[in-house]
Formats: sequence, structure tokens, C-alpha cells
Amino acid sequence: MEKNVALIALFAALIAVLALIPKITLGFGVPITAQSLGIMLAGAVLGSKRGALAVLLFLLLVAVGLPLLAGGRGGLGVFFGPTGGFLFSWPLAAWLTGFVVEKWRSVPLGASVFVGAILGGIVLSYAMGIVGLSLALGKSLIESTSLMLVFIPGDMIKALVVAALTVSLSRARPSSVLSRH
Ligand SMILES: O=C(O)CCCC[C@@H]1SC[C@@H]2NC(=O)N[C@@H]21
Repeated sequence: MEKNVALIALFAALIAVLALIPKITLGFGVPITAQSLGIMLAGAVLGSKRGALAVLLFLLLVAVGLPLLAGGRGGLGVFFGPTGGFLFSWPLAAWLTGFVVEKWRSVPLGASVFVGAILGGIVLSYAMGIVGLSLALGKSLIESTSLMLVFIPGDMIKALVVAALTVSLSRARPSSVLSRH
């Protein structure tokens, strides 16, 4: 129990630390951020439930005003801006990433993490993010979807990095990859 709380807090802190990597903000207000890598990693390593809880803890701290999003942003307002849909998607994205890794045991760990991270961190996250973006910018869903195309190569690389990190962690310390235990 205490171990779970410590791991959830550790991953919430890790997602916060990733805010220190400078974001690249595009004209329409959605940044390229390393924090989405932390979301996928939380699900891949901690599994669906603990991964989602780590992200919820992180978002709670953001909501109460701590400047933990890339660029030092925080507060309730960010949930209703152009990136609000992504922020709401993040606990579910971590959950889905972990769920795929937990359930899909017939393939090597790296493959399940890569696919899980794509489904959670790209497919699900973009779906919710695009709805939020179109509401915030008053653009159609098609226009908002086309704005997101530029993020796909970077997020595919993040999914690969998350798969490589999870496999390395499981080789160094198998019991630490809770999604497979
Ligand atoms: O900092 C925020 O307010 C949330 C940013 C959300 C950015 C999204 S997550 C998926 C896609 N990949 C990125 O690197 N940026 C967008």
C-alpha cells in the first residue's frame, strides 16, 4: 500500500520534472511537450490503475495552481483552454497504455508498450484533445485534426522511447515494471 502511494507520487513528480524540458508552442496554443512522454511511461510502468492515479495526482496539483505544466503554467483555467481536452485525456491515456501492457502478454514487452502508448498517448489523447481544441478555437473538428498532424512524428518517437525505457527497466529490475506483475 505505502509502496503504491510512493510510486504514484514518484511518477507524478516525474511528469512535473518533464516540464523543465522547454516546450515548443505552436501558433494555435498547443505545445510540443515532453510531459506526454511521462503520461505514457506512467501507464507502461505502473500499469493502468496506478498510472492513471499518478496522472490524476499530477493534474490535481496543476488544478490547485502549482505551475507544473511546461512553461510554468497551472490553475483551473488551463483545463478550459486549447489544451484542456489533452489534459482531461491524460489519466485515460495512462490507463489505456497500462491496460494494453497488462492484457497483451503474448507479445514482447516493448511491442505491447509501443502499441499501448500509441493507443493511449496518440489515438485517445488526440481524440479528446481535438474536441477540446475545436471548442476552444471555434474551429471544425476537421480543421483541428489537421492542426494535430504535426505532432504525430514526435509522439511516435516518444512511444518508442517509452518502450525502450520500460524494456531497460524490466531488464535491470523486472519487479519494477508493475504492469507485467
Ligand atoms: O501543457 C499543456 O497544457 C498540455 C499540452 C498537451 C500537448 C499535446 S499532448 C499530445 C500532443 N503531443 C505533444 O507534444 N503536444 C500535444
